[in-house]
Amino acid sequence: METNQPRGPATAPLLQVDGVTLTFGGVKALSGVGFGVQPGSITAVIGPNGAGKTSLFNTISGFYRPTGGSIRFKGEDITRIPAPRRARMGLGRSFQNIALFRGMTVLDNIKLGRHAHLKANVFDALFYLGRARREEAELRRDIEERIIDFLEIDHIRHAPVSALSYGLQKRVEMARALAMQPEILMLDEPVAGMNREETEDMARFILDVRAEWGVTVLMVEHDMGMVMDLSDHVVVLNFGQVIAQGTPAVVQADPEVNRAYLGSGNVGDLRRKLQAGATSAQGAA
Ligand SMILES: Nc1ncnc2c1ncn2[C@@H]1O[C@H](COP(=O)(O)OP(=O)(O)OP(=O)(O)O)[C@@H](O)[C@H]1O
Repeated sequence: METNQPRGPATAPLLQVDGVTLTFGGVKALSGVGFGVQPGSITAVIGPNGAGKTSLFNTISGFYRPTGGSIRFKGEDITRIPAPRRARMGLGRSFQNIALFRGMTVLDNIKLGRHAHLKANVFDALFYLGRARREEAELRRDIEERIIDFLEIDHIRHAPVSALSYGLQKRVEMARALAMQPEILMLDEPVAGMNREETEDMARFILDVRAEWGVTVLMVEHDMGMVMDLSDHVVVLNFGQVIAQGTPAVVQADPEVNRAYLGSGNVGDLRRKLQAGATSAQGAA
């Protein structure tokens, strides 16, 4: 597996988050969060439960409006731009809890992603499915030959999503996000609930998406082994603040990161995973 590729000199970030704050009533979910996502990188956001990872993802993709700070994408301030327009600009995402239309086939779910790119959002796209059908011929080649082949889901293209294993559903969600032709693919816990084999498959797809499609990846993930293996840059959140960021090696050596996980109550598991990540990173070096 190709890992932690050396990068050239720093270029302008594709995505820049600056001083982002988000409050829900009295709860400060995010507080002065700042980091950049370099083009072509794999960047991971990690942190204990309740650290603010999902809130950050929702703020970047436009589902939440921050109370303060700014988000720039391709140099443009998108802080006040609605979610569907952000998607059309090239911010494609998947969700922590699978958000596929379970009664529809794999192919129709992917088409909705493509349609969302062309029109408005996935829900509008559902409404206009009739029109989407007329665009089918034009879209079919792109969808079938690139995304379905790439994600190795040819054999299930006509299967209803509800009949698929969890791992395959996550893969279909990734296919739908890819159908939006994103410049940044935002993956919310892409391997949550997967077994080892499914996790390794997904890790390979993530690396291939970057290598073959030139897509930049921003992910939230709890699987530390995978995060440390794949990422160029890791951002660590705790209580809504960035407590550390840098390469996997830098983050793993940070005492505050270890303290944050110590306080999470998951320490045994996370320690083991951090060590596993360090071991496999060394093995890959
Ligand atoms: N819609 C909401 N209304 C009120 N509080 C919220 C809302 N969403 C998140 N929060 C609070 O904001 C904080 C950050 O939550 P968030 O879900 O972003 O964390 P997380 O890091 O994604 O957690 P997990 O790893 O468990 O998914 C928590 O204190 C949470 O209770």
